[in-house]
Amino acid sequence: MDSSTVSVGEFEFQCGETIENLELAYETYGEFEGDNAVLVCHALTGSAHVASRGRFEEGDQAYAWWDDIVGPGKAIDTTEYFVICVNVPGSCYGTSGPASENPESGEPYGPDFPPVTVADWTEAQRRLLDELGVPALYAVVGGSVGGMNVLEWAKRHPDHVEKIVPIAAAGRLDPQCLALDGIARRAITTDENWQGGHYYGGDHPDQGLALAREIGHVMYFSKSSMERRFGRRAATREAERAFPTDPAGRFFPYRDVESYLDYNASKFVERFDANSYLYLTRAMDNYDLASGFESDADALAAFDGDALVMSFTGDWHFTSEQSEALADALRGSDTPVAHHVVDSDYGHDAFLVEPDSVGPPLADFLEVGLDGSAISDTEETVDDSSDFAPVHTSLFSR
Ligand SMILES: CC(=O)SCCNC(=O)CCNC(=O)[C@H](O)C(C)(C)COP(=O)(O)OP(=O)(O)OC[C@H]1O[C@@H](n2cnc3c(N)ncnc32)[C@H](O)[C@@H]1OP(=O)(O)O
Ligand SMILES: N[C@@H](CCO)C(=O)O
Repeated sequence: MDSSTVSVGEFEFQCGETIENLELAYETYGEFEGDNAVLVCHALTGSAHVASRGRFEEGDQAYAWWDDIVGPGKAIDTTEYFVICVNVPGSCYGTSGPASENPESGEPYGPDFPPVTVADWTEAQRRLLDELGVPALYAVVGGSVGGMNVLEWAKRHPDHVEKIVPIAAAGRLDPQCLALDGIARRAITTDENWQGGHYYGGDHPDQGLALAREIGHVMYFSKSSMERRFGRRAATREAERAFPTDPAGRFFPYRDVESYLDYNASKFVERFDANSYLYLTRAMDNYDLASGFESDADALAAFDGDALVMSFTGDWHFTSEQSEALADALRGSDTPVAHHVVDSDYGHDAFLVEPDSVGPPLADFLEVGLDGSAISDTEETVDDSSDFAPVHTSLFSR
């Protein structure tokens, strides 16, 4: 495994602004053999440490965030593939972003960092591949906004990728999630410590960022998984309460679900930068696959590889219906595609915590393509009346 940071020089963002030197933090696993490069795109708060502990202490959610999927003999087998993961511009795990030093001032960029888009992430990844001497990719794989990153590769560099795997993703975010992301950003920018984004060196807007994360974290569960995990139970542990309580609140229980959200939010603010949360949620919210084209199908028309689209029945952040629309767009552009729906009530983060669901179809697709026995396709099972016929993981034993 190689974990490093490379300077790729001047970089012009899609917004037209430029920085004089883009730093990219990346990790690679395995050996490059000319046609076996697999780019893994991280999600909203991920890092380049897809399968390594990196510099993080035990328990940091951004280290080894997919080590059940990436590794020797695993679905993305690092003895077969040359796996690359890059922290995206605008993030805070080593790649240039708002918390990085602005060479002109010697201070952190803060809100002076150029607005970033998913297209910028894709172009930055292309620049890194050039630095690594990787002309083209065998596959691009990613979940959530990382799946949007995958789609942007098929759109912008159709000749540089053979297989795409957008997981728990969509061509664009729906209005309900746009609304919740907007509320999350307001939580940060109304925090008394936000200082217009120039908070570095002083108190950080931790409460605002914690609130923003709590909103996001609810989006990563389903109703049934929260019912199962928390119910209406009073908290069994006094998590570190990140927020003051109103006096009348003493009369009512502090609930398990509040304790869970408060605890994980308090951990999150230790690892993540508030400005980056603003930048990356805006990149996700702004993303529209069809932008510049008549339709998603048109945007994907130049891609002539194969596609495995994966979704989870309990995911309401990026729904199976949205993935079916994506699969339809790929079918409409004559792309060989399968939409594999997983029966899971976990919710959006299922792609992170259910390797037995994600691994088998992904491994098959990379190894043998769409004929893989672990791959199902709604095209073969959905009819006019029924919902999606999800595939039960019990069918797969590897
Ligand atoms: C693709 C990417 O880029 S991923 C980027 C990084 N990943 C993420 O941010 C994903 C966001 N979600 C998470 O981080 C989650 O922790 C996941 C999805 C990784 C796992 O979630 P869960 O299934 O809830 O994991 P788990 O059951 O371990 O609970 C998480 C923590 O909450 C604690 N916890 C659980 N219930 C409660 C509760 N009622 N009160 C207080 N704390 C609680 C657990 O003890 C655990 O603490 P720890 O992290 O110190 O061990
Ligand atoms: N929960 C993951 C996926 C969010 O879309 C993250 O925080 O990156």
